[in-house]
Amino acid sequence: MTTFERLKAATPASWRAYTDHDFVRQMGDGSLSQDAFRHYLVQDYLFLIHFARAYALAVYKGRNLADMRAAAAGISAILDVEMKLHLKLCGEWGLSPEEIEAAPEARATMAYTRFVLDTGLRGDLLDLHVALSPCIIGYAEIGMALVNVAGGVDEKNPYAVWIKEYSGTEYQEIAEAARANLDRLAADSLTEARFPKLAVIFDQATRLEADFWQMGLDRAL
Ligand SMILES: Cc1ncc(CN)c(N)n1
Repeated sequence: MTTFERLKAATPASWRAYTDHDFVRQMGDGSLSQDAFRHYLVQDYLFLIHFARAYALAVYKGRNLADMRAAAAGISAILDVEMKLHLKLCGEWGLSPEEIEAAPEARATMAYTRFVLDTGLRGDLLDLHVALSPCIIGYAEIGMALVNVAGGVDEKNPYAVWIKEYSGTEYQEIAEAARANLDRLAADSLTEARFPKLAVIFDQATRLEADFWQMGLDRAL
């Protein structure tokens, strides 16, 4: 079993609450309120900026070139792949970069991003990558699940572009690299005594992901 599968298996209720959230289901069947999706898009832009900072922290915390290259690839995945799609999606949904950058940061965005940064500052590289993993790998699983449930992407679904991005090969490969990186770090520094502490970090990050969806549904700040 991979380290990521072990962490998921240790926190099943939180994982289900995140990946099976109403926001996700409603994107899948196209019934999600468009205002909720717009609110989410704005906050996700702010979120991704802080996540790029967290990967920069992972470069700083690297013990060797392999660690630093894996973290640098994470920065590039956010800035060059995900952000590109994000800005395109925002444009299609009528959101200008000026409007997004002027938006206030929601409490759920602050809570999640600062939790990950704090975990990385206090802990070591494995702690930080465990805190990052529900984000990077979770969206790949959600994207695939939405495609599989519907038996393909329905082009009439207003959220088809989002679903295709996260189920697409480029994002799936980013998630696969994150799974492999977790296993590489775990081989060096995961002991059985340490595993429960990592499961707590994973659970906290996963619950903050569910809160992020809820913030979108509620259009909360
Ligand atoms: C809140 C959140 N979580 C995860 C992802 C996917 N990297 C994202 N864009 N936004």
